[in-house]
Amino acid sequence: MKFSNLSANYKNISVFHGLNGEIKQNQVTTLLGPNGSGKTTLMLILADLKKPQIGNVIYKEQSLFYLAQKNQVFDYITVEQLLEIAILRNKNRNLKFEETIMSILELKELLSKDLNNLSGGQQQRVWLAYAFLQPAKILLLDEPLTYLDVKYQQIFYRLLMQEKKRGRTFLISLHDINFAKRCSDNIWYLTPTVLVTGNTDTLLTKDLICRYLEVEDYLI
Ligand SMILES: Nc1ncnc2c1ncn2[C@@H]1O[C@H](COP(=O)(O)OP(=O)(O)OP(=O)(O)O)[C@@H](O)[C@H]1O
Repeated sequence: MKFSNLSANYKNISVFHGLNGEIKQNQVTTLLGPNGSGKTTLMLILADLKKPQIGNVIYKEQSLFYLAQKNQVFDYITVEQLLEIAILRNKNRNLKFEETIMSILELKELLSKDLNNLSGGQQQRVWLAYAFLQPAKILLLDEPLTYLDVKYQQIFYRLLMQEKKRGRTFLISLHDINFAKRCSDNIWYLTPTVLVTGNTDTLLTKDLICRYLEVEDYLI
């Protein structure tokens, strides 16, 4: 999946322009950038949920799912009911896979609970399961570590690697550079005028982290 010359505005205020890039198949790409730099906006455009001002995205025939940074359901819904929505989108159910996701994310004891009454981290585990259970080859996950404690961050890492091995492609946005270093094949730094792309070893250097994430010093 490739995109070229992407520009995004909100009410005539530019977020970024002239971005080019490619989501490489069967790899993990991590999008980094300061707060407000436009990571969510770029993901929304790639997921076809927002129109770019200029530019285009070329989709290959691959299904895509976008998991937002903040997810909310206003009505009563149990965890099981929510996950069923994802599961039933699959033409062929894979019971073993469903079982694996539920057990790795330790959701079984939460299935009958109202999603809205769960803690932030519990809700995030449910939403991650919701994403992994979708019949999508490409997953765009916007700040997937939000609310997760150290244990579940590690579990998320394991799931990410497992799903990559099963042939899935990931674009994730993160603020945790150490996690990015561990999980990513590629890094994207988002700036208002250019998307700096490359492999993780080349791009996650102290100098580039300082330049693109606007910090004075960083120990990596
Ligand atoms: N619906 C909207 N209407 C107007 N402005 C918006 C809207 N959504 C985002 N913006 C603005 O666009 C810019 C980019 O926002 P975006 O959420 O894409 O950034 P981000 O990199 O994902 O930020 P963060 O790291 O804080 O999640 C910000 O200045 C934000 O205020």
